Amino acid sequence: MRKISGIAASSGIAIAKAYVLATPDLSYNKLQVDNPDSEIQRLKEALDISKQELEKIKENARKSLGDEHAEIFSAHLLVLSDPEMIHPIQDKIKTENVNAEAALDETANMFIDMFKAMDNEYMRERAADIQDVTKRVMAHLLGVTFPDPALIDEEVVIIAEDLTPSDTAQLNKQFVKGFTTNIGGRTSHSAIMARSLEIPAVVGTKTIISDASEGDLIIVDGMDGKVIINPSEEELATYRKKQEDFEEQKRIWAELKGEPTVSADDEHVELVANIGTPEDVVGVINNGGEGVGLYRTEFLYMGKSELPTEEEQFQAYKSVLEQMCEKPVVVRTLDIGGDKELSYLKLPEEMNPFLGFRAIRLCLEREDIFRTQLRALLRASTYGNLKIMFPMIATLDEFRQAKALLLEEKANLLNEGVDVSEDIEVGIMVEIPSTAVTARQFAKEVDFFSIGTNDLIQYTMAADRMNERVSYLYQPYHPAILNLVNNVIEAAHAEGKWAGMCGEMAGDSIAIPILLGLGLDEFSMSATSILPARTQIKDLSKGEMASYKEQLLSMSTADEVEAFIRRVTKQ
Ligand SMILES: C=C(OP(=O)(O)O)C(=O)O
Ligand SMILES: [Mg+2]
Repeated sequence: MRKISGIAASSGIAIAKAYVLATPDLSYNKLQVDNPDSEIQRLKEALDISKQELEKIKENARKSLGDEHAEIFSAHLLVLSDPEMIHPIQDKIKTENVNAEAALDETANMFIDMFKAMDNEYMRERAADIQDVTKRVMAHLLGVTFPDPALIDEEVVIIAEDLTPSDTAQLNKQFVKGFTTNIGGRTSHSAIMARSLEIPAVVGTKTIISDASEGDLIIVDGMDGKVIINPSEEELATYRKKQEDFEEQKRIWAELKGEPTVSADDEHVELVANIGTPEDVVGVINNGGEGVGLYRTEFLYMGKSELPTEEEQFQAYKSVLEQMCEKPVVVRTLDIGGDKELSYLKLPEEMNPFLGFRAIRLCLEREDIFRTQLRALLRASTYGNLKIMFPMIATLDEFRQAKALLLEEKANLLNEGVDVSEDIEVGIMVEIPSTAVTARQFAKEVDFFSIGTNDLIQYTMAADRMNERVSYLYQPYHPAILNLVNNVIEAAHAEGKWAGMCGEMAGDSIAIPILLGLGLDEFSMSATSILPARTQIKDLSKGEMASYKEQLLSMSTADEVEAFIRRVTKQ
């Protein structure tokens, strides 16, 4: 038995066998062979099995993510059946008497280099397809396992260095009981996805990849951030009990499902949810969410081979609005960049991607992408209570430009005879310190603020939200953060606007009493945090918390703030 610690990323207890998700070692030796025919046969077998796997993955992706997402696998299948690709490999084996691995690798590389050099986006994408599929064929030639999260069909806990958002999007909740990674923090996207999938997760363990092996029995404790490898009988029994207790706790929370969120002194706040896809709305409703405070639209753009069309986006937005039946839905426009890449956009590599060309910066330059999204949103606006917000706003000028494009597209649609709602609120994410500091100036022009603490903390403390080595600096309760948050809320209220928070801090049990006292109007969090937060707020007095405001804002350290809150709220 071995116990390691990491960062608790998504609540619950998972107990299942380890499934290691890592790219295997695909190195090989180039060999001269006496019997090229048997090499050609080996190649054929590796190609056949790869095709069968891809067919299965494609079918799974179609069922869980829709036709568009499945298309990427059709492109991969085409590569494996393309004689222009396969014949040169066979010829190489015959004429040069080399093994299948060398013939595959050298031929594939020749095509990849050729396509990459072309000044044509379509051909560059084909290079990426070839790269992807040859890895799979190579793994079969070498007899090593090539992990496929989409093919998992038994209960497992996934072990990985990190999970990309598209890896996470492929996970089937029925079989993936939990996951644990070497890197990442509570606000890395894999952690956020885990919470929206309601899968227990522990991230940032630093060593799980080397500590655990395929098939080990793993316990993931997503509450305390612990991972146990091959537990003793006693430990297993303890965790089975903890698992049952958690289920019981969930039943108690569920009693407040249909209730509004009201504090002990009768003050109402809104508890809404963060979502990534229209499918997540079910979780929002099941967890008693009073709306959607952040719809991260990036997922519409990821795991595909091209940009989503206006119609495709319109259908997604409409579906969310309709399912939420007139409850507020805040949709954030595309926030790509940083750790969220789009393979088909081919953006140049940057030294500091989190400080680089991303989100609204990219949208204001690539107006074609932005206008398509704005049109889709405006068209969907008549199906519910839509609010639009722009991410990563650093200057008022960016907000004005983005809003001007929105108004232009609205006018275009009205000219085309398309109905558009007349009362769409337009707000911004406050996740850059400059914006938090100058919130007063913004408040005159925006309809609302939503504080994105995941980024606001990393930019204020200069501590990468994904880097566990500097996670000690990632301090939500730091007085610097509290003062910025307070500044934003006061600025909003001074202009009669509302202020929400959609960073992970909004669902944190130490932060909730502070934010309640600062007067935050809307708390947007993972759907699974809503009922525990409603239960907590029911016992808190907003007036009492507000009376601590000045004291909290003038404290010197995050620890001091935390100790104070623990004491006054008996946590
Ligand atoms: C909600 C936020 O956005 P994201 O986590 O998608 O960067 C944030 O930065 O707090
Ligand atoms: Mg952000």
